[in-house]
Amino acid sequence: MRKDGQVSNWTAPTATTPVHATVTLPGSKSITNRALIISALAEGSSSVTGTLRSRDTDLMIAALRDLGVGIDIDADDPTSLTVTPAPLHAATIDCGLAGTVMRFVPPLAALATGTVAFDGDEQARSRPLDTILGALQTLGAQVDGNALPFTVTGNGRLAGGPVEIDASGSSQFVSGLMLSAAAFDDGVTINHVGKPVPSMPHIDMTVEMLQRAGVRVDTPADSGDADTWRVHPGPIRAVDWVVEPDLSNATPFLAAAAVTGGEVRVPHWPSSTTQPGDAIRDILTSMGAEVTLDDGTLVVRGPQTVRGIDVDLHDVGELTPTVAALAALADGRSTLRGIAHLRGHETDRLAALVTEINRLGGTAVETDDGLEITPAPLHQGVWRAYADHRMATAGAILGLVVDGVEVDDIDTTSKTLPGFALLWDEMLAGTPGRVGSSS
Ligand SMILES: O=C(O)C1=C[C@@H](OP(=O)(O)O)[C@@H](O)[C@H](O)C1
Ligand SMILES: C=C(OP(=O)(O)O)C(=O)O
Repeated sequence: MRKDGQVSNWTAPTATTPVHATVTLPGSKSITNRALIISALAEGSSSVTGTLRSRDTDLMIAALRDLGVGIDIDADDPTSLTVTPAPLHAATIDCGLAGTVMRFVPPLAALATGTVAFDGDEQARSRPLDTILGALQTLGAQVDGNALPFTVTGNGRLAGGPVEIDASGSSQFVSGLMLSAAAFDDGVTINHVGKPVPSMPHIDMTVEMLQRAGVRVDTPADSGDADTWRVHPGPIRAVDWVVEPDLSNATPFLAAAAVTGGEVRVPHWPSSTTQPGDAIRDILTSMGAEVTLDDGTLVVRGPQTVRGIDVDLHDVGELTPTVAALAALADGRSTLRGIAHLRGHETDRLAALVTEINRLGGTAVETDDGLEITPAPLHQGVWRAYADHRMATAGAILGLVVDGVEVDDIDTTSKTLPGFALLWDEMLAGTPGRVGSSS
């Protein structure tokens, strides 16, 4: 964004030689925003280190502060936070375009005394929320509205209990209810009814983090019922959270190695994780890259030409823009399945990817639940980001090998990765890139 508020196109740099770089990524959005919510309800102060500082996480920090939670930011290290719980009160919350803010904060707000008003970006007003807002009403909250803007009015406590929802539109409905449920009088028992819930690793992340904070959670594996999660009421322990690097944000950089036949290394790759970004290892291997994890560093070496892929991305939908960009540069047809719910992401990602790939001369077709992409020679043109950080980075990947790709709003990457353009330039220059911190 320019100083006068106008957005100017960013000419994606082309790679004149294979990319060789080490790229260190800042913390995970999903882990950061979960750690913040859980810490806000804990028995004492928690620390969060390696925090992602970006639009989505700064909106979460602002929301919690406005509700009364104390959040101190280390003056020497803005990624180190101390979160101190306090009684929650009336507030006005800006959700921006962040799914984690619009779905994780309302259940917490139901525990406040007073009215909490939520709004967000124009584009956020069409993201699905009725499932979680309806569930909160069932659990005893007073909610006015079923999409942004809406209000939640509470008296300092919430009954909780059993609730039936259709979470096929977003795993965040399940995660959002679970994150605050230990503080509800009766906890929560969520029974999902409908098509399969997407992004299950993100629900596993919620469960694992709650359990680390001493919360008793029964998962479908515990109960033998595939679609039921139970969070028992009880105290939430303060935890010293250390946030892993954001593996989904690593994927465009790893894709750069794949499409240029180069080598990209990402240090601090966790040996075990609930982050869906870890799935990029198998995806890139299937597309012909050589992928190794050596001593905590992920190394991707690109093939001569990327292979087309037939893949179900239901569990890892947020990787779709990266995989679609790779597919548009592959040597054969690709089918991406299981991602109908992406129509409710930052933008309708299926429509956006089809429109933008085809505008550059590609052949992408939307199916009921995904995309079919048949390689075709691509040419210069404007790639529109639709305020979607991952659309912007997909354009950057294509621009590595297609001359004259201009991304209309590269700064939208600040949703989860401020400084993306600089880090991308550093990657191309082969200098060890570092934005934020995740060491
Ligand atoms: O809980 C989370 O942190 C997220 C869950 C997923 O949402 P959906 O289940 O709506 O895809 C994912 O796409 C999003 O980027 C982050
Ligand atoms: C879907 C995404 O974000 P959100 O948390 O806003 O849903 C994403 O980051 O790909």
